[in-house]
Amino acid sequence: MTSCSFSSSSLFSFNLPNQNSLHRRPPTLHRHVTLSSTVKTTDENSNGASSPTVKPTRTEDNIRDEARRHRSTSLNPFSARYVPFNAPTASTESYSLDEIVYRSKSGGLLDVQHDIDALRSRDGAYWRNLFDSRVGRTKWPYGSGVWSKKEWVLPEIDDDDIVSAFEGNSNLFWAERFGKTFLGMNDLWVKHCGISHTGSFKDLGMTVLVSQVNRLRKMNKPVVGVGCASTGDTSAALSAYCASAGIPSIVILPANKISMAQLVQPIANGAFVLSIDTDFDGCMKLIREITSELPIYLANSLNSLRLEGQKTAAIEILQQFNWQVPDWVIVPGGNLGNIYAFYKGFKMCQELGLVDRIPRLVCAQAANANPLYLHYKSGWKEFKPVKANATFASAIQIGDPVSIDRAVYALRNCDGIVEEATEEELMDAMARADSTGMFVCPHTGVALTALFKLRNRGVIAPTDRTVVVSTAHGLKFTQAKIDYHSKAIPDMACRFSNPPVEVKADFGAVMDVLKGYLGSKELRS
Ligand SMILES: Cc1ncc(COP(=O)(O)O)c(C=O)c1O
Ligand SMILES: N[C@@H](CCOP(=O)(O)O)C(=O)O
Repeated sequence: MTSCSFSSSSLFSFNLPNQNSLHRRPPTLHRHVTLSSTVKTTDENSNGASSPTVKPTRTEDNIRDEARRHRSTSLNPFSARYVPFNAPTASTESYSLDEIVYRSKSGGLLDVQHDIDALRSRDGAYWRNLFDSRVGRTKWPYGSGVWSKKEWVLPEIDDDDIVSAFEGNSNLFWAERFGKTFLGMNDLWVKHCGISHTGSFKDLGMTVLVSQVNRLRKMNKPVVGVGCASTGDTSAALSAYCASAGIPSIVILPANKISMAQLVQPIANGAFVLSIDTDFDGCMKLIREITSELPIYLANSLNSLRLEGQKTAAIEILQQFNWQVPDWVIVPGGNLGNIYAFYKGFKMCQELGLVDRIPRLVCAQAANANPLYLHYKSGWKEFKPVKANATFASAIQIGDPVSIDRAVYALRNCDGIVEEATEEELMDAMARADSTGMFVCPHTGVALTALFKLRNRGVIAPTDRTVVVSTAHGLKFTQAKIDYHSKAIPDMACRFSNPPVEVKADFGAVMDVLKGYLGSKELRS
């Protein structure tokens, strides 16, 4: 299977660095020189308003210093706080984002609630123009796809506290050949969230969470480190952002259940890595207990801060379509934070007048780890966690998702659908996508399988504008691809495998093989 083969003993034989020896970011990182002569231009203050400024003849500030110099002195009208998720309107329970709180008084989930009236004081056109004006710049912190929407994410954080790798602004790829060849579709797109700093969509949420931790530590709040349970991608993102800010990170991984590429990421980034003989759900239970006992901040998506960053991928999709709304967005689901994040991003754009409707969402699960699918099929009757079995889509091998309530809310409010993919279906879908020039992860294979099924049933029409969210980079899952293409998977036909042909180092032998290939049916079709 895709699982890593680092045994626990070899894992622990790594000499993990002393957390105190982590280096802080050099103050002049991103140094750049502005050579413009006295050009009159428009510049933004931190509230997003445009004001004319005169650029100095030459500065040697780094982009952080430059942002500091341009800092607005006017009052920031925007704010956000934690409230119980889906609380009755009469509820008065709320918490400052500077508090360390993950659950409501009743033990339910929290949500970040923005002062929607303040945001509404600007119209949809204002927000569209503001967000569009920030794309493709290096201006701190707006060069990030997440922080280019700062007013909707963490409006009150000081730009100086932000820890960012200029994540987001990921490619929305027109899957022309895949759509036409396999699905008869002409308007199929893949949002490549895995083409990112640590290779998955988790960067979008982690920049927000680690930035807030950075702020809390500067406020002397009791946070000695940040911890997560992970199937690989969350730990990779957490450890990278923490390392960049000099904050200790602690990651809890299910032993032998994540890919080697994912495992090496937190190790390389200096995290304190615990490999535990359990599954992800077991790790999640442990980290919740640990973070309630020790001053370690919880970085999983149970923490609603993460979703504020992840929702920007939805806003980006609208922006990339010039603020036109696709018909369908298909998202692979595991712990189920992301499906809600997409819903929230689309819904905010509708509520604030950037668009007039939202797409229908599809959440796609591996059949081996399908608690949401079973819940959907039962007509949303009582939810039952499952024991998740091994799947090539190893990052979604989750049986007891923490964001189940968020996911159900999102899907019910957008006329959403849940689909599932068997191991063979998801691997075939991944291989077919790759054969058209992509290099997707098995989780994207799950989402593509959902698309195949919904097209075959006529639910998604050939002309529907459809976006499949690709959640991680295929390079993190090369072992799964190797197993498939070498037909090394028991009980799987691997119909689209393309194994290398072994030939002697002999001109005649190579020519024979090449002539056979050039005359083959596949090449002529
Ligand atoms: C690559 C990948 N795809 C999809 C998911 C599912 O996202 P979520 O847990 O938010 O449902 C995860 C993590 O769970 C992931 O790492
Ligand atoms: N796939 C995730 C699982 C944990 O999800 P999270 O969004 O709650 O952190 C991972 O990569 O660890």
